[in-house]
Amino acid sequence: MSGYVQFVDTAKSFGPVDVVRKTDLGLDRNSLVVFLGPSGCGKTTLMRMVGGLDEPSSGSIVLGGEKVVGPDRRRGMVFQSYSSFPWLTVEKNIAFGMRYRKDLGAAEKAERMRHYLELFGLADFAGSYPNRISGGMRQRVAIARTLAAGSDVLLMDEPFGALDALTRERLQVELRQIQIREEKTIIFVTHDVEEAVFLADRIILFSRRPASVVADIDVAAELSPQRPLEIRETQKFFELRNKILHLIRNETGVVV
Ligand SMILES: Nc1ncnc2c1ncn2[C@@H]1O[C@H](COP(=O)(O)OP(=O)(O)OP(=O)(O)O)[C@@H](O)[C@H]1O
Repeated sequence: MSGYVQFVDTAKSFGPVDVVRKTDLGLDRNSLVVFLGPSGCGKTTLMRMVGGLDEPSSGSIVLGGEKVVGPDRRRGMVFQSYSSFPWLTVEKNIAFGMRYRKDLGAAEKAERMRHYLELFGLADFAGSYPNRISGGMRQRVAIARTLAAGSDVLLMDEPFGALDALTRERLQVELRQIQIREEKTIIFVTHDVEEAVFLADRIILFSRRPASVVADIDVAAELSPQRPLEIRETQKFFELRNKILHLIRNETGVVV
């Protein structure tokens, strides 16, 4: 097995409850991989193990050839909510991400700040507090902070789950563009099939708990890396979506 992120015989249980069955999986660098699966199947647990926040009960996680033993800034996590710090302005939130970057001087930090404020359309809101900006903007702040920290792996746990449909769509387009532009490795958890197909280079479909891989779908073989919104109306998109819905019904026993 090869890959930038590797699950090596990784399994997890909490006491008597098996949450993740022995998993072997290699994920490529600079790709966006979606973990799709029924609610409560163990997706968050898989992500937390990559983030170093939970330890596998057996096996290991390897990142860039090194075993993961705890959290560090190379892996940044973005959650559904509470992802930006409410007591800090937008600018300070992003600066917070860089506080341990001893390798960057003040001028470089200022340049990175400018870059990410621009990239995420936040320049006019640099001095605003999170409760004064929209939910979509708050999630942009959280992603910007993680990127400014220098994370090259982004672990995103239903980051758009609490957003309205239009904002969610816009952030999906932006995330895809940012992934290509900034060359990041992203693991994105969702149970929304359309979101999965739109974003993914590859979809790993998990069973009900204890999570095990039931399908590995190469979306990049079907859809180009650039994903304009209109791609959702193409026949290829529909076919992929239907194929996955079918797999979910047949392989996971979940009615969607
Ligand atoms: N720290 C813990 N202690 C005990 N059980 C836990 C712990 N963390 C998770 N679990 C259990 O593990 C199972 C999987 O949880 P997890 O959050 O990984 O699932 P998920 O697929 O991300 O769910 P959802 O899609 O609903 O967010 C659940 O049954 C949960 O109750």
